[in-house]
Amino acid sequence: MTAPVAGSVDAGRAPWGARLAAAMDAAGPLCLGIDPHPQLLHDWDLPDTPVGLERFSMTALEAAAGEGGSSAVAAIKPQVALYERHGSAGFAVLERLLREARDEEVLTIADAKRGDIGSTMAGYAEAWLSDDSPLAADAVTLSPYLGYDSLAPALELAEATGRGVFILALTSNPEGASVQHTGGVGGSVAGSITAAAARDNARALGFGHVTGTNGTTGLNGTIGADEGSRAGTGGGTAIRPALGPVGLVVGATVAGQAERLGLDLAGVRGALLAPGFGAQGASGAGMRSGFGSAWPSVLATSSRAVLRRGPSVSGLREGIREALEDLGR
Ligand SMILES: O=C(O)c1cc(=O)[nH]c(=O)n1[C@@H]1O[C@H](COP(=O)(O)O)[C@@H](O)[C@H]1O
Repeated sequence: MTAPVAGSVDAGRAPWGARLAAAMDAAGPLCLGIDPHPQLLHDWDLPDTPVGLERFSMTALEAAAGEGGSSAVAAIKPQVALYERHGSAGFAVLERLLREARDEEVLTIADAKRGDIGSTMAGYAEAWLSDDSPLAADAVTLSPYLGYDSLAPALELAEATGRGVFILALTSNPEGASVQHTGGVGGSVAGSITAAAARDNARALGFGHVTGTNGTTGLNGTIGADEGSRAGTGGGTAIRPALGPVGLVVGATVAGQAERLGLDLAGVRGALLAPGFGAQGASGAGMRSGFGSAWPSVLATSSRAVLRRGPSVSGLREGIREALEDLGR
């Protein structure tokens, strides 16, 4: 008998963590960021208009969707800001991109970085995570600046619909340290966010959970071979734990600082979205050493470094192949 998937949902879709893990096993630990910067549109000989935006987006999706029915990447991450700057026509292009990615069975992470008081948060949750929304994605990035618990409407809807969230914990930009490395439970805001995500994933996955007095986390379940999957992506013999619906954003450029701040990233049992790979200077080797035992849960994301290889689909696919090689795939 097949055991039910922990945290299974009633939306006819497997939980996000299981879907993402399967995609990472199949394609490797890479997400293609779709960031239609004006400069990139220009470099691709496209106008900085909704027409150019659409051409850019569909070309990037074609590269990501791969050939022969198997995706070239585990997910795509459209940068919402760069659609929003085109107003309603830009949002229409984003809707088409999300819809066509779903048809191509490419997972989508809307990089919207939303966060607000709970009652307003419910609106953002509906926009990005409900089955009926034209902007529905498989996951969305969230900002916890109004307090982790204010994000509850999004976390609840994500879990109920087999979707996920990625909450900013340690961001890739140098300015992030002034907020994230100080204060909070266990000495840093990033530590508070990490502990809260571990708590929520343990509950969603059906594991017991204990929180130490200094805000560090531990799980009173043991990691068994049937609970996660072996990561065949340069993670050596490391086992990827089952992934819950709450992922964290941990910049590839700052992953090494997690240990110094006392963050138990492996104990989060959620995917770790790692921007900063490529254009911001992080390499596969640097990420593997920075993330340490959490490496099997890392989804590296690269936008400009791959997109600069366009406008041809073959050029983009070559960029994807090189990025995966750097990640040990
Ligand atoms: O949430 C994100 O994706 C994100 C968080 C972070 O800490 N740093 C970061 O660069 N990002 C996003 O990741 C993408 C990085 O793009 P490239 O530097 O071109 O690969 C951009 O869309 C950023 O907004």
